[in-house]
Amino acid sequence: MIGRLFRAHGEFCASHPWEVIVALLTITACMLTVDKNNTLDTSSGLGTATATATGAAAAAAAAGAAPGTAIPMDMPASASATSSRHRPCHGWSQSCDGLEAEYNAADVILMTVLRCTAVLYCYYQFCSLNRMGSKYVLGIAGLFTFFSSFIFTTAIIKFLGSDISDLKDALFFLLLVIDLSNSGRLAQLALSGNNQAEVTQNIARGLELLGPAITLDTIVEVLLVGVGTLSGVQRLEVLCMFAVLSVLVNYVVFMTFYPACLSLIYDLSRTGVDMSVVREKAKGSLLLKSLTEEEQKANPVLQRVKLIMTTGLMIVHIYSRVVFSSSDYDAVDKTLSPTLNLNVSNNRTESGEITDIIIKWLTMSADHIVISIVLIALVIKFICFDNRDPLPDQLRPASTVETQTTPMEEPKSEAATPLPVRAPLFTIEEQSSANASTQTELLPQMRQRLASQVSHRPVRPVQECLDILNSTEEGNGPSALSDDEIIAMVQAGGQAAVHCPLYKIESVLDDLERGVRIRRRIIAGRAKLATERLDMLPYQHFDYRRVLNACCENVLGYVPIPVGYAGPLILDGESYYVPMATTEGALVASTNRGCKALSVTGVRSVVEDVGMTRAPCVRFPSVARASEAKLWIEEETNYKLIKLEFDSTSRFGRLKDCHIAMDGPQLYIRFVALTGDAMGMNMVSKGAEMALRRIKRQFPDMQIISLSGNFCCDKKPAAINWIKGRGKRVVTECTISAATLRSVLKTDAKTLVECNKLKNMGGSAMAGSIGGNNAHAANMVTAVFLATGQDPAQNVTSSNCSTAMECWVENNEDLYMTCTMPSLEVGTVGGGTGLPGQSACLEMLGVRGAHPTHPGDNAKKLAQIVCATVMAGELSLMAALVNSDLVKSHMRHNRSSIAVSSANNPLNVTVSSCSTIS
Ligand SMILES: CC(C)(COP(=O)([O-])OP(=O)([O-])OC[C@H]1O[C@@H](n2cnc3c(N)ncnc32)[C@H](O)[C@@H]1OP(=O)([O-])[O-])[C@@H](O)C(=O)NCCC(=O)NCCSC(=O)C[C@@](C)(O)CC(=O)[O-]
Ligand SMILES: NC(=O)C1=CN([C@@H]2O[C@H](COP(=O)(O)OP(=O)(O)OC[C@H]3O[C@@H](n4cnc5c(N)ncnc54)[C@H](OP(=O)(O)O)[C@@H]3O)[C@@H](O)[C@H]2O)C=CC1
Repeated sequence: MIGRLFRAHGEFCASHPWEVIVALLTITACMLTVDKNNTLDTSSGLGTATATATGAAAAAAAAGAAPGTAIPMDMPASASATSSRHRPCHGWSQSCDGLEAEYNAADVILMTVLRCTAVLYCYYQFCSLNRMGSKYVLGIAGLFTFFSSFIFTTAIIKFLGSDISDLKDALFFLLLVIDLSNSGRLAQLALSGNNQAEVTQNIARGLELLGPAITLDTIVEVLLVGVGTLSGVQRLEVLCMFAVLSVLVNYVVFMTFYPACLSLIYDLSRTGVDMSVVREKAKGSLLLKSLTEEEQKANPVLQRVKLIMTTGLMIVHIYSRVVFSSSDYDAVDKTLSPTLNLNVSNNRTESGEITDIIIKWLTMSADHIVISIVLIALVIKFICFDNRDPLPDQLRPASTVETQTTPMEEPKSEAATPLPVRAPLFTIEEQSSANASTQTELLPQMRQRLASQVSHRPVRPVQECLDILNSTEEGNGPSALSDDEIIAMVQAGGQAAVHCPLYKIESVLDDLERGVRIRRRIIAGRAKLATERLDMLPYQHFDYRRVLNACCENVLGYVPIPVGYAGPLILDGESYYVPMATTEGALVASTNRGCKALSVTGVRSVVEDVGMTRAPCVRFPSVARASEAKLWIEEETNYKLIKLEFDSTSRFGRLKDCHIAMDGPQLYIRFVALTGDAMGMNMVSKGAEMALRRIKRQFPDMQIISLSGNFCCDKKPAAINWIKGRGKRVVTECTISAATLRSVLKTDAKTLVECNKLKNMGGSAMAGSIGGNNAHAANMVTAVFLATGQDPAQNVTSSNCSTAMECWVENNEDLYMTCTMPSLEVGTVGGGTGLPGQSACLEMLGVRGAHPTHPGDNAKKLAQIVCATVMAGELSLMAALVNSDLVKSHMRHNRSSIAVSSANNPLNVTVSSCSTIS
């Protein structure tokens, strides 16, 4: 409830920053300009000086007023103010007369110690915060808090009529009460917002978390320090009054002016400074972590103690100030009135006052010298010795810094960071949250440490290792064995190899990455390769759970392939950015150019789910028996029986057709099935197996030669797929204007049509190609297949494509183009589609996983995208060919001076450059 109030307040301050700032500044200006003389005169005149005096007590309470110089409340303020013996006496060099001399030496020493303590404390806070957060944030927090508190304290002191020497005392108290860690937290929280709304919410959240605790702290501090004002010792009372004043000013500034200013920083940074680096730093800082944790609640025991203290102190104050007000009136008055009376406007002229002020500030007394020395020493220490992390480092992008720190070093440096002395709210929680945040990283680290411990042990006998491996007792198991011991078991053969075969090592160890690491060592050894030779094959940071029993066996690592994009590709009114994994430079560039040309009018497409096929080869004792079986299967009721069996194997696989070819006594039964969003080879194979069982029940003399009889036909060039289709059949069409042909492709329709006829039709016919009357469909098919986790070997059938070009009948200048691909074998579930990178690429196209309502629609959409991408690549390459750009572009994009070293030229042959050829 209280938190919500603070949140609302914080939200108000952050969303109305200018109003809050202007209001506070107006009040400050009023305080600075108010005529104290009149106020006091009026007050005294009215005989209500008590109220004014009480309020004024804070200021300077006769910083120089001698003890015991009680001034009656009804005494005119000016009267006392003019008394020279009440002038404050600072510094050892100054002579003090009258009563001041009695306490002068002690006073000076006390004040010097106090000031030095304040400076040292302030320095310590800076250093602690500096280690925990960004210097930038620290700067903002520190400067704003000090500066604003200073301004407001000055205003109040001026308002209360104190003189400038009192301000010096008040300022040092200010240093002692300011807690920079809270300001730092709020600044970091505010700066971690990415937009104004987030900044406002963050500030509100910050005040919700910090507000109640800070308020309670402030009340306790005020009441506690306020007790000093009842001490009867005049100097102590005055100092305590300063402290109370400082605490209150600091609180008001923190709750109003500071959040308002923070919320403005984002606004201002949009037009000026780039805050992204600061934001990143703020997000990652330790201070922020301590604040954003939901469970960060103040210690309830501490809270209760504070509440009890507050109540107790309240009673003390009421008791002292109200109950005994009449009897002790003088004592209280003693504390409050001299301050006011001493310092309210006197008879001095304005110019005299200014001169006086300047002289006071410039006078270098002994205590000034001490404090100046301390200050200079600390500044030098901070700049030269503490500040090893220079500002450019601070502003360097977070990622750069991160790469320089090893994961093992990071927690060490965090752990080594001493917590600030005055961090009352989050100290315990900070540590626990830091622990919690590293929990996830701890497991691999612990494993590593454990592994490094066991790795230093000499290798134990194989039998002992086997026992440890198979033992279920705590402390045993694979993690108790070193890598060398595992390798020894694998190499030992016999019983050990049965328990720990190399190809199952990940499962045996129950640590996939460790399994891969050990396998690499063993294979490097067996292949007589230095282990470093495998270093370039990455294996770490890969989710092998998605590989195991799904994508690959005997894993040694993974081969990264660059992924580019082509697009936007406008297809059936929608825009796509197509991911392409390839190592052929110029391919993506070419496809991208094609997309640009096609997307002016956009590509239209039609798709048909032909179905995935599996065609077992079965043999009968005679041709007659084979023929009988063929007729039986083709008969409708029998087909339904077979379909029933087939369909029972999957929720999505549905037998669609059965196409039978006879060759002697052999039958090739081509089962065609719809397979939803899966490419479907496993599904259709599973169904075909079940269907064969049903046929065999009818024809027990049938011999199953092979589940795959190559009539399917999978992963081999075959006319059947070209003719009857396999997977998805897609046809795309597009009309490209003459202007686009000219500007994007630097050619015209007639040239392209001519080339397409002679190359893609005539040339392919001459080559005896089936399904190959295209320029390079396999290029785009394979690149998209690799990026989206398709079976790469199915590029053989999937690349069947007929590219056709005509001059557009209506004007004979535009180009009408189609691509027909009858056998695109694609899926969005199963196989490699579930691997992280591949599924991200499918996500880019909006077709990841199973379609939520219409199983199969995602796979069909992917097929359409593949065909349209092929069309883009076809168009661009054809244009490059007619322009004789092919070699030129490949020399530019496809032959790196790093990959192909010119230094290695044993034949010393000079070759013609691209430009010389053309
Ligand atoms: C899978 C096997 C090898 C099992 O074969 P299995 O005989 O049951 O296995 P085993 O446990 O008896 O082990 C025999 C050996 O296989 C190896 N082996 C066994 N398991 C593993 C493993 N996990 N990782 C690595 N190696 C393994 C290993 O070398 C082992 O020897 P050991 O080391 O134990 O003395 C066998 O059933 C097989 O070869 N199946 C064929 C799978 C295949 O070739 N798939 C290709 C895809 S199909 C396709 O895409 C094209 C298609 C089919 O459509 C084309 C067409 O139309 O024909
Ligand atoms: N076996 C072979 O002869 C060959 C295998 N392959 C390999 O086969 C793999 C692909 O086989 P494939 O059958 O496509 O995939 P899977 O073997 O992964 O089968 C697809 C799985 O996804 C489930 N599923 C969930 N939602 C859907 C949905 N909306 N549509 C379709 N299925 C869904 C299916 O359920 P349910 O269990 O109900 O069917 C099935 O279990 C590839 O790795 C490929 O390389 C390649 C060539 C030949």
